[in-house]
Amino acid sequence: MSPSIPDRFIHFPWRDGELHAESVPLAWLAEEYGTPLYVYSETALRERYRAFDQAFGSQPHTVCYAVKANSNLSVLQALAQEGAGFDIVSVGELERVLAAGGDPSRVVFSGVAKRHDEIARALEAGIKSLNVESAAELARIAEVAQAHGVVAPVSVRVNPDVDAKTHPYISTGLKENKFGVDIATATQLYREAAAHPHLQPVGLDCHIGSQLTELTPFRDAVARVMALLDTLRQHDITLHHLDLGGGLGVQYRDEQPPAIADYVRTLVEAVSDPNMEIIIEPGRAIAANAGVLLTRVEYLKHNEDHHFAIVDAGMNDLIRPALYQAWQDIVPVQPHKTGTTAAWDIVGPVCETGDFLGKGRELTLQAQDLLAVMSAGAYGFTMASNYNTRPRAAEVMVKGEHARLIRPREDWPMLFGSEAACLR
Ligand SMILES: Cc1ncc(COP(=O)(O)O)c(C=O)c1O
Ligand SMILES: N[C@@H](CCCC[NH3+])C(=O)O
Repeated sequence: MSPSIPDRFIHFPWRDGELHAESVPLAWLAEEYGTPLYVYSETALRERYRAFDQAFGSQPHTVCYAVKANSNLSVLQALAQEGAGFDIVSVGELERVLAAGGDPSRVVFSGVAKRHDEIARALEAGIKSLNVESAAELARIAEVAQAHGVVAPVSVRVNPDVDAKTHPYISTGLKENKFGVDIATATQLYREAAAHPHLQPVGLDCHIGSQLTELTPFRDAVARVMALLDTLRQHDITLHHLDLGGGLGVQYRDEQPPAIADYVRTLVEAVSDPNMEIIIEPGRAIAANAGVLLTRVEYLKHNEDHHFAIVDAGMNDLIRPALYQAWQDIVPVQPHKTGTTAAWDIVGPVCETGDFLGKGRELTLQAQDLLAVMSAGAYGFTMASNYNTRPRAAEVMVKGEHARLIRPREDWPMLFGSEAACLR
């Protein structure tokens, strides 16, 4: 009998005793493309996007997918076909969106360190809004816009100083975080922007953190930005949109994040203005449970009372467990009854003690078993590196019974070819 699979993995079903991506056996994909391998479900990505989009009903809105969660061109293309907007944090992400057929007029640009060239390219492409994170940045945007003879659409990112109750590394809306400006500074920046011939204030922006599992911090943040909108109106500054950022959490283990529809309803009610365009920037909630990382057990090893399953994916492929002590489910793709049942530490090949994917997992394992690290569609491949001169994994997209390679595994020329050409 196949193990039961929770609802969130509905597009990674058990069939004939083995785990699939939609209708394609994961074991077949591993044979075909090798491991480690990222596998995404196109149906899952599209469904999650639609759930956000449809939840808004008649409220004007733009769902700007946060590209940093998973920036594969084919992922972006699928979402662009759905009509998504995009939240970017670099010119590289902008170029990806454009290459994937994304609409620049639905792109918002976040990030604390936008360079001159990045601002210039965003203005040239005609994006919807540059989300400004400091007074110095606003001045730079004005300068670049003036030099190019254009008017830059800007929103100020407000740091509402609310506790998002998430891991400290991914909380962004507290006053000790580097993001955004406080509410008093924001008022001043809007007044400067409104008076500048090359700046046009179009929206108000905030983002309080990632992997949020409660609605209260969102409500608190909206209340604070709504108060600021009122103040701005008194200064005759009327804004067209309210960008409430991303951050809706997903279930990795036993978290109980709000449903997408409840989250959106909460925002719409808190804004309470049927004419205001609401922008959201979800990344994880669209992509995380639309992907898995496949890895093969190279060796089993027993030290004292520790059992190690040494696999071919490491922290360079998936850094979340090492960086945030994040827990992601690890499932044998073709479970069997023979093998050693133990509490396994699933560790990678990288020369760091922090190189683990999971610890103390009760599993029955043999060498060469194939494992799926679940919920790996967001902040998996995009945070991968070449540490230990390891090539980054290939990525595959599955839709129904079809699978296609959407990024080949890095080969040695890709890894150091251009660098070798610099040798004397
Ligand atoms: C400005 C901004 N928008 C959107 C996101 C996406 O967050 P999440 O993937 O949690 O939805 C982030 C990441 O935290 C962010 O910094
Ligand atoms: N990379 C983080 C989320 C960062 C959100 C970006 N602001 C994670 O994997 O949980």
